[in-house]
Amino acid sequence: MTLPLTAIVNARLAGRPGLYRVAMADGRFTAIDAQAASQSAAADELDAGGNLLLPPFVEPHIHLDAALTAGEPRWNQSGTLFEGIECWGERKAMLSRDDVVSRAEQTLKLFAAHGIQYVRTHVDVTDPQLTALRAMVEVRERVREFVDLQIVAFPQEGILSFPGGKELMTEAVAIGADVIGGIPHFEFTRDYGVESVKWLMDLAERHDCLVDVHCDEIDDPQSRFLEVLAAEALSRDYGSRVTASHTCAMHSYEDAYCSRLFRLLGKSGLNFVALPTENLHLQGRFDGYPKRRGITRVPELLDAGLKVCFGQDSIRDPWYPMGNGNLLRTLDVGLHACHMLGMERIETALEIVTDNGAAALNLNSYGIAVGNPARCMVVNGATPYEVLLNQSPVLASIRDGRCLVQREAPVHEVAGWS
Ligand SMILES: O=c1cc[nH]c(=O)[nH]1
Repeated sequence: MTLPLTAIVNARLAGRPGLYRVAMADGRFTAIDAQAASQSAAADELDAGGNLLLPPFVEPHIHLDAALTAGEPRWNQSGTLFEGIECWGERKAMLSRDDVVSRAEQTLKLFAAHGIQYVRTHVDVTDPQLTALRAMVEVRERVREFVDLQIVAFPQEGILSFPGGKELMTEAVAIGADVIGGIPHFEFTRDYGVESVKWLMDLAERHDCLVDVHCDEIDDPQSRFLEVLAAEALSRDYGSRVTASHTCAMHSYEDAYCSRLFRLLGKSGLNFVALPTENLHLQGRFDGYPKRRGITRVPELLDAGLKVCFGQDSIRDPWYPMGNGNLLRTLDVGLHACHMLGMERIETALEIVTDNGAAALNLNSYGIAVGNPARCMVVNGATPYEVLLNQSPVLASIRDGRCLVQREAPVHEVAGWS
């Protein structure tokens, strides 16, 4: 562990002109002062070099129990969600505590190296032994110094459609899950799907838990569980604590239906997670040409005042064979796929992988402000546009005043080419 820093100098802050000195002590931010000019950094200070200082990246949706299992015991040949669930069902039978701990920690280390300090992982609880869930509760403690980890009790094969599904969800909460999940579009019938949403909301209320539902991860425009989740959240006044992940079917809804839906969404105040790389890969698989993108209506949701964040979903698992831990890659793909490369969108794009993720995770004390834990990162660029153009790994990641990661900006030189 490195010695504590007393300040970061020559930092740019989002939306503010000039350079700043951000002081810290005892793991918290203590002052944020505008600098008249560039300063040299003392031995216990970090020089941000005129780059942006941001709060840490937030990964709002990953399946750590399945990470790094792509191809085991077989590859997903069709590229569908459904074959992914079948392949995972075979791999799930081979899980052990050590296997889960080792792959989850390798993946979290990769995330930490990319400036991610907050992670929400879905963990499959449709396993009578709850092997992955028990292991992940251990991982949450083991990595605490580097990453805050939230665990979702995720019923991959359904709550009503899997034998003992309700009991397993309830046991997962008793063992230590923080968040209640669901998968209504995968339940056997529409009625089961609706009942599962009501049941999981009851469970969350009973245990004072957050909610994050895999909702309508399918191209079927008849998959309308989002309206059920939003209505339940609204009637219980629970919206800011509820997240709808995926909502791919919204890509395929009629505009007339969407216009009615958005009225409810606005009232409910739900949070949204879009998974651009995974949605592009898994959706549109039953289409000829043109093929749908399957990503929810991100700009429209943002314009309606709702919080939308992006997540990676998978790192090399049965659903998606790629992934490198860098949320800037996910953001880049999402901005392209959602027609969000207008300059106004670019200027606020980094909020999608920072502040909006923090809203979905219901984080307190997140952000660069006096009194908050001194958690932040230096990214490569003076503006959001430059950061997106550079696409480089973070230059530094600071947690509670200590540097977790520090690297040089990549240089682009060709020998002999002046
Ligand atoms: O995208 C994903 C990944 C894992 N499980 C799901 O249900 N969906």
